[in-house]
Amino acid sequence: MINLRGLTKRYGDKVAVDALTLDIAPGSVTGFLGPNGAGKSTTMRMILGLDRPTAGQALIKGRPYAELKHPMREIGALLDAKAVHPGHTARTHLTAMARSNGIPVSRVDEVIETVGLTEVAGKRAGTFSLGMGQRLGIAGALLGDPEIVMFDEPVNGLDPDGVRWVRDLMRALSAEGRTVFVSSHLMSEMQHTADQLVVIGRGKVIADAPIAEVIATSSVNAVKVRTPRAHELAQQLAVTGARIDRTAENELIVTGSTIERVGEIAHQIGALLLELSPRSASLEQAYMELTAASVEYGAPAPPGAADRADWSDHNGADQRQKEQV
Ligand SMILES: Nc1ncnc2c1ncn2[C@@H]1O[C@H](COP(=O)(O)OP(=O)(O)OP(=O)(O)O)[C@@H](O)[C@H]1O
Repeated sequence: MINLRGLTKRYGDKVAVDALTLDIAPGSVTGFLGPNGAGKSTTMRMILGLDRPTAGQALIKGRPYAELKHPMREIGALLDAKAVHPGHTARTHLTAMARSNGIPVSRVDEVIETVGLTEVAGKRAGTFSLGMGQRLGIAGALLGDPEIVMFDEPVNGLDPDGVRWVRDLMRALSAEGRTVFVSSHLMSEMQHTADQLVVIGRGKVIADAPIAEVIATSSVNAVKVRTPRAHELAQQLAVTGARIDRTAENELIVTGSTIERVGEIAHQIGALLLELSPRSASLEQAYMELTAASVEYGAPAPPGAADRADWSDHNGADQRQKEQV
């Protein structure tokens, strides 16, 4: 468990982290999202005692990092995969870490195997690819067999196999009851990996909820309806202020309404319903809406971007060409 209590960091006039109060629970993967400069890395650095909070506290199992007797056995972190001396081999690097933290050296080969670096354990880290470097960083985080792991952008620069491996590892660690706290820019990746999401913008919490709840807040959640009387139903729905896309002869996608309301209006006009189903927005859409006001360095959205829906329907059907009613 990680608890943040009014955690604040100021750099001069700039408030990088603004009174964050959060509980990051064990047994789940918590995704930490936010635009560039939102304060994610600064928050993680304060949790690890690398930055001193201006106000508030970051607690690991009830204590600040500096008060932990064996910090690496409580919390393991990957913040910067390049923070390894290039002359060290994977094995000598991890052995030095184990020795200076009172961790049995026998753990070194175990974690090397866990992260799939056994064949290159004797090679110098300076010769490692980005992906191998990330794996070595993760091995370091796991060395103390900690209950809490924290990764800052762990899939940065990884190929699809590497991305999948990190995802499976995080899922496995949380299934063992550990606390997994991970920052990422990749919404689609978080949609597959995280159970819980914390979204911050300009240092403040914008959302802190299960992933399904965050997606449900999106205004672009829609209703799909198939009926032979699609044209007539569309006209009736338009009167109620709903927005309708006619995606096929018999098919409508309705936003700005509810599934109950669409069903009720179909009933009123006596339309036979062949399908009435919810279509959720993607996490990416929900995220873009949530953070629109807190993007520091964004370019203006292209015209019509807000209307373009990245629909994920319940049959996994591909997005189809939409024909405006
Ligand atoms: N040492 C520092 N001195 C001054 N300002 C800083 C310092 N470190 C961070 N900041 C500022 O604090 C804010 C938060 O930065 P931080 O790196 O925590 O954001 P982030 O969410 O991790 O961003 P990114 O996704 O780009 O890594 C930014 O505006 C940044 O410029």
